[in-house]
Amino acid sequence: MIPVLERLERRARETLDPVHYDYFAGGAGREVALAGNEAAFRSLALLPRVLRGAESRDLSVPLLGDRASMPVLVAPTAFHRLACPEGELATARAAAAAGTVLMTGMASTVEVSAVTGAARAVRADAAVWFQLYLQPEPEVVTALVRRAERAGCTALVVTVDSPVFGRRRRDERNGFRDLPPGLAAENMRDLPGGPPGGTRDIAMSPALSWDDLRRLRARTRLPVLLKGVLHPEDARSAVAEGVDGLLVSNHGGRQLDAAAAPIEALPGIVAAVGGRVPVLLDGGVRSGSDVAVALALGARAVAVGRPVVWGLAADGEAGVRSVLEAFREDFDHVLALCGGRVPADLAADQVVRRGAWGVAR
Ligand SMILES: Cc1cc2nc3c(=O)[nH]c(=O)nc-3n(C[C@H](O)[C@H](O)[C@H](O)COP(=O)(O)O)c2cc1C
Ligand SMILES: CC(C)CC(=O)C(=O)O
Repeated sequence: MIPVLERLERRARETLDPVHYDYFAGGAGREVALAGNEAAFRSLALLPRVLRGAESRDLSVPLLGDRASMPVLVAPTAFHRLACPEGELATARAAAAAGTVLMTGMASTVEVSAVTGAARAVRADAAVWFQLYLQPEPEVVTALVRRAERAGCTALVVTVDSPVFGRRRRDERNGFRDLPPGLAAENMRDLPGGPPGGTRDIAMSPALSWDDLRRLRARTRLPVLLKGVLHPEDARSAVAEGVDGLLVSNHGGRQLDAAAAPIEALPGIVAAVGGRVPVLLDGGVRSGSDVAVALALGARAVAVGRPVVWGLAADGEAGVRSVLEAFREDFDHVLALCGGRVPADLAADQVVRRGAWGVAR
């Protein structure tokens, strides 16, 4: 882990209400998937290339019509005002200042138009994507999509790894169920069927199918990224359905505790997709070399969840900036050490399993 991230996490742990710390930090079940996400990166190593004449690095990557200044994005995480009074406004400013994509969540404690407004006040072309869970009622989905479109979001991130809510033992033990008074999931306010002026609960439904995704896509011109895919067949189906990108993820180990680490699932997905749409990854990315391994194995970019929350809790907007700049600097350094000039220079033949005999292909 990058030392700055360790320091910020420590500070966040000291600052946050322990119940909220556990909510952010925790995973499902025995937290095998949570631990496995980072462990899987540690089991992989890089074969640097040499004498490549790779001066003047450029870390930027194209993504669904946007361009990120580096291949490290902000993953959608809920309830930022539990971490810092400004909440998602601070995160949005920091992501915009870093020139990277913010995936803002349906479970944001600041309404999405205020989030995009904060980002665009820093950078006029700041890219903000809206993450949503498909809701069983079509009119609720439409209202959420319109809200994201009106706010100027440039893509939708549809999370599909949550047919039911994961069992978070820390939250069960702590009795953490609701946001404290004064905080709410503001994007869920004033939705069809909800209490006037109040918020609806976010529903998770195992009944959702590709039909629901088709209905969503028929309702919007925004590109759609499917978040939470681990199986190559699902990746194939998603591409056949016309989705614009995939985010390989196990929800930071918060849903299925037996889920494979995203970095283990990535090669299968990349092979299934065959370059037809960009593949992104999140889960356990904690250093520039983790970023490099994911990119070498075919990811266009990665996203980070908890590190951003720790930055936010430790030092608000400045803390999130520190996190993103630490990733930029560390990835830039690793790319240089690997003989790369641009992210796409990293190739799959540069990744080996630690402890395994063999030679590079
Ligand atoms: C506190 C917390 C809240 C999250 N909330 C959401 C959410 O509302 N929607 C979603 O799609 N993913 C959510 N995630 C999952 C993240 O988008 C992402 O997949 C995960 O955090 C990546 O793993 P990392 O934390 O190891 O970087 C959440 C993760 C955390 C830690
Ligand atoms: C509000 C929740 C649905 C947020 C979430 O996805 C999570 O805590 O992992």
